[in-house]
Amino acid sequence: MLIRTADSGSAPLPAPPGPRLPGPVQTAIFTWWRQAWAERLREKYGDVVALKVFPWGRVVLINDADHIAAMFASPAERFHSGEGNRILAPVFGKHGLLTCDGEEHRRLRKLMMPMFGKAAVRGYQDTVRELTERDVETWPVGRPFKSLERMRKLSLDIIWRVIFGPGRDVRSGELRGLLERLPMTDLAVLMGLNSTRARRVGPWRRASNLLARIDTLIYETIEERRSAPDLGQRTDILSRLISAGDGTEGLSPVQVRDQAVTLLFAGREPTATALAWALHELARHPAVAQHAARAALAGDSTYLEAVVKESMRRRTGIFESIWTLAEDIELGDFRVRKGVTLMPMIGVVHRDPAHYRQPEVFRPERFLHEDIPPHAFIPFGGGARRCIGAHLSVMQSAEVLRVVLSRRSVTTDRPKPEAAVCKSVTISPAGGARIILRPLPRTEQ
Ligand code: HEM
Repeated sequence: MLIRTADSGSAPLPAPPGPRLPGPVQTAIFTWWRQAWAERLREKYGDVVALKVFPWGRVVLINDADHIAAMFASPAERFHSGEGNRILAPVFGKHGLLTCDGEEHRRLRKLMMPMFGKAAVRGYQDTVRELTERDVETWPVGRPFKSLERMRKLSLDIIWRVIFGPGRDVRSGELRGLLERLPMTDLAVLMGLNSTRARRVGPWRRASNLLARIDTLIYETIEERRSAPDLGQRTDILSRLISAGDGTEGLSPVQVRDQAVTLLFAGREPTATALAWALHELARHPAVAQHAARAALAGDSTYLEAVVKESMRRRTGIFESIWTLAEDIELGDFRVRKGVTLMPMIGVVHRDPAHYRQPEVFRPERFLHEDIPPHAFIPFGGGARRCIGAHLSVMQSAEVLRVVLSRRSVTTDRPKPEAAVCKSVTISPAGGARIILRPLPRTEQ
């Protein structure tokens, strides 16, 4: 067994090995060069590596698919992911799916899973198509632009519609503007928001005031929606959250607010990043781009989904899960103490030659014709905390690619791949995934 509760009777196992650099140096390298460093650490220390990283303190990276699969299969009480993600609590709230643990998490997940199942997500496909068709018409043609910016806007349009439903009023206009202004990719601001003293000065004060106004607007929206005559028929997530119940009582306004904000941010940035990386890769692999364009024109989503998967594998946007240990455990040959934060390194597994032939090559066909073990492809994490938006983001990504590629061909003026940079939660293309779109030749339309 790779993971078990530590046995106090037997001789204690050693702690995992790791670099002896001072904590602040480790924090800086981990923050800015996570991907390259994680792979170097694996070469030097193996599959289980101990670090010291602010704000978590003692951290253990897990670099191989088998240890991670054992972790995902463990009972939910053993790891507290909500505690690991607590840095996000000032914005997401303490009762959001990402930031809570235990019984509250179990109940929320049970209530929310049906809202994000395959069938429910299919109901949003037309919305995704319509919003994308409208947006693509506004994108530049024949000159380079940063596709990440466009994808961030489009992904916000989509997730906004999924959560709040159709219809715009003055309040939702203001709310959206304020949410856009929150510095979600600025780690220093996010971390400072946890301190009441920091919240009185500079950027933390500004963010804090923004949050207060955002909360007022969201609570007003919840209150108004609660008394809407068509509440029971509405398919947007906010209405479903307000009506949700499991025979006892429904969700409190605070719980509804925390889910709405969590889903908005957890849904927007990773999907936008995944789509930008997909366009980045297509622009630099003309043969794959042509194959994908043919699939788009034929309405074949299988190949487009393979493109999405391969790009999530090779350019993993969320590089690690963050789970805090709730008890002492034995992990393989090591003992790890309660309170340590375990990080399954998703991005390292996605490049492991033990599971992927030529992992550095971008080849969507591997997801069609090769036998990839499920536990080696984990862009959405796993176990009790697997991403609730996985179906939505795969459908959205394939649909957006279908709309774009059936209208435009994708290329670039800078064939050299862009570096991957850490932007707080996601790893994004440093140049914003610069591409050039051209009209499709008449013969292909
Ligand atoms: C390409 C897009 C996405 C990627 C790569 C991604 C990745 C992830 C990962 C790695 C986790 C952590 C799992 C763990 O702790 O082991 C996660 C959790 C989560 N994601 Fe996503 N995600 C994406 C899109 C979305 C979307 C569209 C939504 C919402 C509609 C969403 C909502 C969430 C939530 C609420 C959680 C917390 C689940 C829980 O703790 O129970 N994600 N996601």
